[in-house]
Amino acid sequence: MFQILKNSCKKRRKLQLKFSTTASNNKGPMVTLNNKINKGELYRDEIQLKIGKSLQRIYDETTNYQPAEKNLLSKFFSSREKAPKGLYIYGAVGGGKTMLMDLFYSTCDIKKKSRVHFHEFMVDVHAKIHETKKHVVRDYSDDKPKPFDPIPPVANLISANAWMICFDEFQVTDVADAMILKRLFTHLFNNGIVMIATSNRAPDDLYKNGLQRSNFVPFIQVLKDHCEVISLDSGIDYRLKGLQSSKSNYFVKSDHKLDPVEPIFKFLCSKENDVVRGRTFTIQGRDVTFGKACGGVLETSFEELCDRPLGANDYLHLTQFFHTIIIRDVPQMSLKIKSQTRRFITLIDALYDHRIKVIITASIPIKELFLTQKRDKDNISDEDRMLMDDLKMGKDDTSANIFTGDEEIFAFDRTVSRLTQMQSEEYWNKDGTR
Ligand SMILES: Nc1ncnc2c1ncn2[C@@H]1O[C@H](COP(=O)(O)OP(=O)(O)OP(=O)(O)O)[C@@H](O)[C@H]1O
Repeated sequence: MFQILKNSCKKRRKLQLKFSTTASNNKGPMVTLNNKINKGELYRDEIQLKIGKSLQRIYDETTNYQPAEKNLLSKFFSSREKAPKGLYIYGAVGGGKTMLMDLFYSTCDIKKKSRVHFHEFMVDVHAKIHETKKHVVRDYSDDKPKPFDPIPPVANLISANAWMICFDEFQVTDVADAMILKRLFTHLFNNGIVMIATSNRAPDDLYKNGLQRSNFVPFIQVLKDHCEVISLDSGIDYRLKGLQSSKSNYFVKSDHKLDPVEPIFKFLCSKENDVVRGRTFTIQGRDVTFGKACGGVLETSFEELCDRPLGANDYLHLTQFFHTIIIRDVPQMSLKIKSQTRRFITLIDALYDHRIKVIITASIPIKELFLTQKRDKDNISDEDRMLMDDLKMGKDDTSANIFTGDEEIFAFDRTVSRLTQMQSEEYWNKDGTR
């Protein structure tokens, strides 16, 4: 464990000294993919090669593509160039969806491109909507305020920044997101963006059983109209296949052994230019406090992270300040503690996506972290019952996913797969955000 920590610290220092970015002179994702296979960096996978061809098509079709400028003249005179179809890759965990999308992203020579985790993107969309509404000058000419739709200006802001947008982990679990996606993406596509996305869900399964799903369903067609849809399901989880056997940063606690984490925390702190202290972050006007940190190292617990009303935005905030996070006392999770479980999944997604190093103490091994038992109608928590009352739902409405926990059960596999990879030496030695 200490050797891995030392290597990782050395690597980080080296990277801090290296400011230059590497220029790419590839001729597209297929060349890069084949090179990596020939060099033995990647296993040959026929389904991945098929997706490589679709990515190559997008690469070729976007080489001379420019979305029409959004100005008054173009509104009247431009014959808008049709945007190339994007790509929506879906499939089981660890199949290589993100790897392929990132390979495309690093190969394509487009200035206005962005690659973002879908969670983060939606957090930003809601912030932009909030901001846009604040600055709107209401028209009271008829004595009544005219309705204001913040979606078009927000879409314009996004597409002005990037027209090639790569989304990792496209998933819809939030009713507030579900209700705006169709209008938002219709505007984005009208503005000429090209989208590539990875997801664990087929488009038809997005927001499955979600509240007010009928309002969401039209978005699926918009997605299909603008993206080729391909399944990547080779049945291989490359995270598990490529793993070395260094299962050393996930500790199952036992009462009679010494605390394994304290010496690791001390070692990590010795590399930081700071003292051990509490930290308070102000996130969207709220103070979020953590008891013990030192420079880029946070020592915290499941309770501190998941037993409080924190969300994706808070976890993303942490990734900006800490390169290593120690999470103590992770219990076995189940739908009985659904809110905490959901937060833990969101937390691990954020930490994985930003390559944050994670050390965990838990009461059970990784594979047993989640108890997958479908909740039955007669076993609804007080919290859900109150929500049902607020939403005026009857007992028979419990098929909606917030009550059966379908989304969580599905996400358990991803979290277990990610946590397993997060122990590997390869993960520890790579630095920075993805
Ligand atoms: N053909 C391959 N050969 C070797 N390693 C691979 C191959 N494809 C993917 N990997 C590696 O497997 C790991 C998981 O891949 P990736 O993150 O792209 O999977 P994913 O399908 O996006 O998973 P998830 O749905 O959990 O996000 C990565 O470390 C990636 O580099």
